[in-house]
Amino acid sequence: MENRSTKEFEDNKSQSKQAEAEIILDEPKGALKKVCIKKTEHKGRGIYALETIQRGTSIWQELPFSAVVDDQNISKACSSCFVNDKRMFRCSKCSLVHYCSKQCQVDDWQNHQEECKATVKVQRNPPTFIRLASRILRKRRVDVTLFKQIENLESNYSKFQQSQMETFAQLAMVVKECVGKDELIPAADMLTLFCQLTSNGFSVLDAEMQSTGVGIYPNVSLLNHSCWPNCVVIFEGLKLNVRPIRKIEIGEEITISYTDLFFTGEERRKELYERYFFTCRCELCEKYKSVSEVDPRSALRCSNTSCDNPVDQPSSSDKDEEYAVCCKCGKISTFDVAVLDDNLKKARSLFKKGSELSTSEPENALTYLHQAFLIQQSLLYYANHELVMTHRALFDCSSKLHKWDEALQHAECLERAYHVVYPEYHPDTAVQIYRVAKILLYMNQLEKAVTELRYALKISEVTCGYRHKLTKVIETSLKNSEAEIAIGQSTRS
Ligand SMILES: C[S@@+](CC[C@H](N)C(=O)[O-])C[C@H]1O[C@@H](n2cnc3c(N)ncnc32)[C@H](O)[C@@H]1O
Repeated sequence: MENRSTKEFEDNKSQSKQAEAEIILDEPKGALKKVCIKKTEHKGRGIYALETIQRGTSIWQELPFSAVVDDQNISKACSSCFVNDKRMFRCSKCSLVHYCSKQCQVDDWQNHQEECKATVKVQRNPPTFIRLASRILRKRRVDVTLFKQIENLESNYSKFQQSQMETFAQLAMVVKECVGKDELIPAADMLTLFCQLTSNGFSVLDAEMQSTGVGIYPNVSLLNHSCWPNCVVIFEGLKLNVRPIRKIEIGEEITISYTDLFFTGEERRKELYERYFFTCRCELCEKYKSVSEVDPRSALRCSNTSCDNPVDQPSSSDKDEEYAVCCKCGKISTFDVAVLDDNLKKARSLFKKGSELSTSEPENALTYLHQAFLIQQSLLYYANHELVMTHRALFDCSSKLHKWDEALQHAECLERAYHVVYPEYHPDTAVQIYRVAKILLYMNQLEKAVTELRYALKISEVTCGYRHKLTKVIETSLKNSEAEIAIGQSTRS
């Protein structure tokens, strides 16, 4: 079998030789700004600005071709409108899907009718991917012309590994049980459909940017990836909205991120290559190729305890000892490579144990996570991805146990990390600041909470817009807190 990393390297070499032939194609459907589709050798089709676009606007909105609530949220979110903050009732026939109202159930019946029969017939709950593919096939039977939108999606068919194709073939057998005979397509087309869903599926996010499901949005699917994107994707129910997070110049490519921006360069490259089959050459990836730039996501902390600077993680070498010079305080940090490696491994194993217990035994989880945290905190820069994951897990567990002091400590550390790693305006940052504010409110620290809420609101208005649920929730919380402060002041005087 071909060696992946060699292939990746060869791909890179040949890509760098290729001239980026640009072919201008059509205008994309449904865009609200002047943009066009262009095709380049390296990225295929992509979307480019034909006018200057300011942040805080909307570039594109699209409803899904098909979308399903994912397995983790199937009993918590409505299978029709995707809300997840109301009481749900389940479909009495299949007991699988849930709805927030009778109206939503009626609206979804056209989609769910066959799915319902199939679920009862096969007597097991079809997983997310199967439900999505089945819904797409049912829609195809009703309108073959509309299905052209799916056929036009990038499939990367020839790039999938044999083992993945075998998994798709098994999934295709399950789909066969879930759809009618007249909805089936030839086996090869079924495999192509699975490849297309893998390369083009969007996570549908709730108001706090947590995934509730997966959807196919054929027009917006033309957006390519950057690890330093100029746009974000947010959702109002099922409606996808592309919004710029900074000014976009004429001719600039419009990009979104397909991956977690806290991931280290290595983690991002691995995910992007394994799922989307390309090597990213965005400005963030290029920036950290230079030896003088330290990536905060993978950095160690300077060994001068009063200095807060990141220093480079020593690359694996034959030497027993490595050193890094801090560019802020000038201190030379010396690392025993084997000891460092051992400690980080130990922390990873403690983190794993803690994460596994976090739902069933949060108190025990907290003990393991603390131990991981103590090791990592002494070695890693605060925006290092491993430390960020531990902060997240500690925040979740301590919130669950109502240990607000501790939850606040981790939420504040995470907020700091967002400011270092994320673009200035990003909905995830607004959510994180809002989390800090909520804990401050539980702790009755109203003034501090108001400062955080104002900051979260400023970011949310730009990244999500005034009508988005996140903006509304923050706004309401801010108004209530300000009113509470005013009442407190008037009763004191
Ligand atoms: C959702 S599609 C995006 C649209 C796609 N370029 C097309 O022509 O349909 C995802 C695929 O686009 C390509 N792609 C996206 N971002 C890229 C990037 N930054 N560099 C190279 N290829 C990219 C990869 O082939 C990836 O699997």
